[in-house]
Amino acid sequence: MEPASITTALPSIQATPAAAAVGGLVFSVYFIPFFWLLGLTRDFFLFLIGRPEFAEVPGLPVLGNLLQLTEKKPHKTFSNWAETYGPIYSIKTGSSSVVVLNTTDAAKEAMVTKFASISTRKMSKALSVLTQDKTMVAVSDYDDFHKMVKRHVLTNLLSPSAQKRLRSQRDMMVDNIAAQLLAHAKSHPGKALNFRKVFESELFGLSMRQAIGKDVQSIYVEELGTTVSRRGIFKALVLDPMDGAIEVDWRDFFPYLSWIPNPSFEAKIEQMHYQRQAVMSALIAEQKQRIASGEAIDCYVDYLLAEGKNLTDLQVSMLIWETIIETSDTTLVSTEWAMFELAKNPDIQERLVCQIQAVCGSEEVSEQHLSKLPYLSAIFHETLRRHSPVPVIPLRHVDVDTELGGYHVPAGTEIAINLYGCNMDSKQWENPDEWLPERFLGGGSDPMELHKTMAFGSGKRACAGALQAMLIACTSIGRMVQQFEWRLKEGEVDNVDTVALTARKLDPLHVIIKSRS
Ligand code: HEM
Repeated sequence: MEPASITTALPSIQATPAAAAVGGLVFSVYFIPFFWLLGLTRDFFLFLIGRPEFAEVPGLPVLGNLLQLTEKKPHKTFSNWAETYGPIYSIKTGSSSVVVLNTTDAAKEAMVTKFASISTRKMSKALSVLTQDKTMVAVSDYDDFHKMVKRHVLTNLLSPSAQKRLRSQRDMMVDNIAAQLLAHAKSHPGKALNFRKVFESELFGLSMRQAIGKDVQSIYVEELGTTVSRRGIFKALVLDPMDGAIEVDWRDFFPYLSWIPNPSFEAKIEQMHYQRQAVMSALIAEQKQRIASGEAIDCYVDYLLAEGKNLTDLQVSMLIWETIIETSDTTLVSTEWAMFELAKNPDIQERLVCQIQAVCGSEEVSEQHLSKLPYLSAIFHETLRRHSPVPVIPLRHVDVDTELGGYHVPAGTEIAINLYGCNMDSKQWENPDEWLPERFLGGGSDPMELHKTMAFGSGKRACAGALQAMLIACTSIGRMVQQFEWRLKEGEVDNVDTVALTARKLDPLHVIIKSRS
């Protein structure tokens, strides 16, 4: 039978159940052998050219593997599957096929060598709203907009020369943290301190000073008809969008059902976006007034309003907000895990103190000492490896048929790069579960080299803020250990669960600190 006649016959065959049964039979008789043969021929062809097929993780019809991924920690499930199905396998999330990469080689191939075929992203419904259709450096497609806005953020904030220019702001942050810790150690000796409360607040202050020139304590937001406190600003700009980014809308997995409304989900995400936008507009309006009054500050909003003349108000707002959320989250995640590990491992803490004493003497640890403190650098990198702050890179989309790890990957597939899996791969790292900074010592590698693990990604889209993250985390860790003895609060040692898009500690770190002086 000619294919054309079957397609034209199908609508009438499917009109009644009986006809559907007949249609099913016709389908089975003619098509199953056809597809079977096609599949066999394809397998045979792939076999002939030596291309293996992906292992597929078994799942349910229609849903695929969705029910196995309900916990919001897919990186651990991905790594468990890698033990059974190998480092590269495919899963089904509803109607999408996702190829999961769990080794550094495969991840690098996707991010570097094959970048041109895997450079875009399909956004979930929540991310489309929260990123305003990719109006951010980090999630924009690799196009002219991306190149322009990346140039802006590097020039004003993240390049080595910009970081040099902004150093006094980071120094101020570290001084503030040390002063608060000292006040706590003096006034509450032996009493547990909520480390996150101090560090998170200071980091957010730094992000605001860099972005809009001021650590705003409260602001009247006309669109909300109320004054929003500093904590409220932090919630609207950082905490809520972080939660929103991992909100799951079942329609993401079944695009053919996207015409069905999901009002509670839509209202929740739209509300988050509305509040963030309202707060950002108020913050930017205040800075525009300052600029109009002739007062200039060295910060991103002044730069963008002057240099980004072709950007819309929404784009300026999104780009400034992006730097606030990026500065405020992942650096906290990695510093908090580093302090957890140091407080848990007194011998490693002592070894770091000895190196700091030898290098800094009576001076306070600061950025100019970092290149002479390889053990501090090793602690930073081992923390990034063991507690990958971004465990899975947001899914990339395969735009044209490509090959990864020797496997054929058809266009339309999505790629999940499990950075956690790469950093915990036992073929690459001995005893990967153990936190052992020593593994990053020796070998003559540059202590300032940022890409010793896959934590910052790789290739053209590797983290643009890696230098800033390293400078803040390493100087803070060095200074905090130089001035205080750290130990975990009782019961804290097992508090290792994580939550959210980044690998935030589920419970804030609680420590007992004692001044060394
Ligand atoms: C320990 C801290 C951090 C970690 C582990 C981290 C991790 C990452 C990773 C894995 C990517 C790549 C995503 C991809 O391939 O799609 C990325 C991209 C990016 N990060 Fe970070 N990041 C950190 C801190 C920061 C900071 C402090 C900033 C800036 C304020 C920042 C700004 C960016 C930007 C702008 C991109 C997008 C680069 C591009 O697409 O060209 N990051 N980050």
